[in-house]
Amino acid sequence: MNPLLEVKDLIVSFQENETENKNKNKNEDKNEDKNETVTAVSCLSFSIREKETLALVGETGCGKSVVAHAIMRLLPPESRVKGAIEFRGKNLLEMSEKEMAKFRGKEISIIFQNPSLALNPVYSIGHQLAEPFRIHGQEKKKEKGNTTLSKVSGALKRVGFSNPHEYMGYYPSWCSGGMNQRFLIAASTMLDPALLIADEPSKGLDRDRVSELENELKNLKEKNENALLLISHDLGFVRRLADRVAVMYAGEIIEIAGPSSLFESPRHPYTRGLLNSLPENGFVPIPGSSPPLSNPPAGCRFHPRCRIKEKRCMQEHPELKESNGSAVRCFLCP
Ligand SMILES: Nc1ncnc2c1ncn2[C@@H]1O[C@H](COP(=O)(O)OP(=O)(O)OP(=O)(O)O)[C@@H](O)[C@H]1O
Ligand code: NI
Repeated sequence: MNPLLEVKDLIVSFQENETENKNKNKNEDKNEDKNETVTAVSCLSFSIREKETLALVGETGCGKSVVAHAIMRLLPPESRVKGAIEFRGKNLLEMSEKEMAKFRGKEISIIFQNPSLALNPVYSIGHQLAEPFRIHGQEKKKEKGNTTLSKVSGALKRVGFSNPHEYMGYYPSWCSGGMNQRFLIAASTMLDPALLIADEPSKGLDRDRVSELENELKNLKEKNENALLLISHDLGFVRRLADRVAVMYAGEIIEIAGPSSLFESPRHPYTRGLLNSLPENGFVPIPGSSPPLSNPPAGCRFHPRCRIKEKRCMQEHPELKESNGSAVRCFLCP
């Protein structure tokens, strides 16, 4: 079966300007280059099948949100993007802004990290939930109002609001973070996109809300049969929801595997380190920190923190090697 989304050799870099650099390096090396290129994502390739949930995990700053924003074509103008992002065989990176606007929300949709920033405080929930219909002009004139209303109310019911008409008149500031999160999920899934991207959907929610969210995402998947790109720090959440997990380190994928093999028998030393740093595994942190993306180390990017490294790891850059549906970027992994 052809993949729904195929990311091929994606490279995203940012040119950091002089003033930003000066501020950043104020207390550091003053002689550093004035213009730095930060390569947030390096030669990244992965695919998502129809209806599949692929999770993207890795430490903060490894490039997860940049990947999500590249797929949505929402990166800032100072970014440079290379490679291809094919959705049903069509390269999103080659589409005009007008064509892309037709895709957003309808074919591919995103739930942003921060619900209070993603919702507009001056419009009611009902108005904002009807937005996708207005943008995509899906309403036939005759049936306009009513159909939209019933679709909005259906979407609210789906995310657990039993009396949706009441909530349509609410404003975001009247609601809790958890409620706003559910409104956003309803808005993002209103047009039944084939691919839903959820960037840290559980961030900032308490434990009850996280399990509610987990159920909602599960339900959505079952009902709508959409594919999901799930970005999360919450590995428990990932383990329960994902069909496959891709682990990123310093802008690269270093391991891809099914959740049971990844969590039970991780292969890459970084994946093992990530799992050992979980509270239930004894909170053992990985020594050191991620390398600067403006100047990553030669050889394997993880070698400065790796306990099993050999000479070769410091000199050669390992490829992501695939076998039996999983893949690992390491010379020494089993
Ligand atoms: N507009 C930008 N200009 C310059 N650098 C950027 C820009 N956006 C992202 N970056 C850099 O790209 C790198 C990856 O950022 P990204 O937000 O994708 O990380 P992340 O994996 O999503 O982290 P987190 O888990 O904290 O959300 C970071 O080093 C960040 O500084
Ligand atoms: Ni992020």
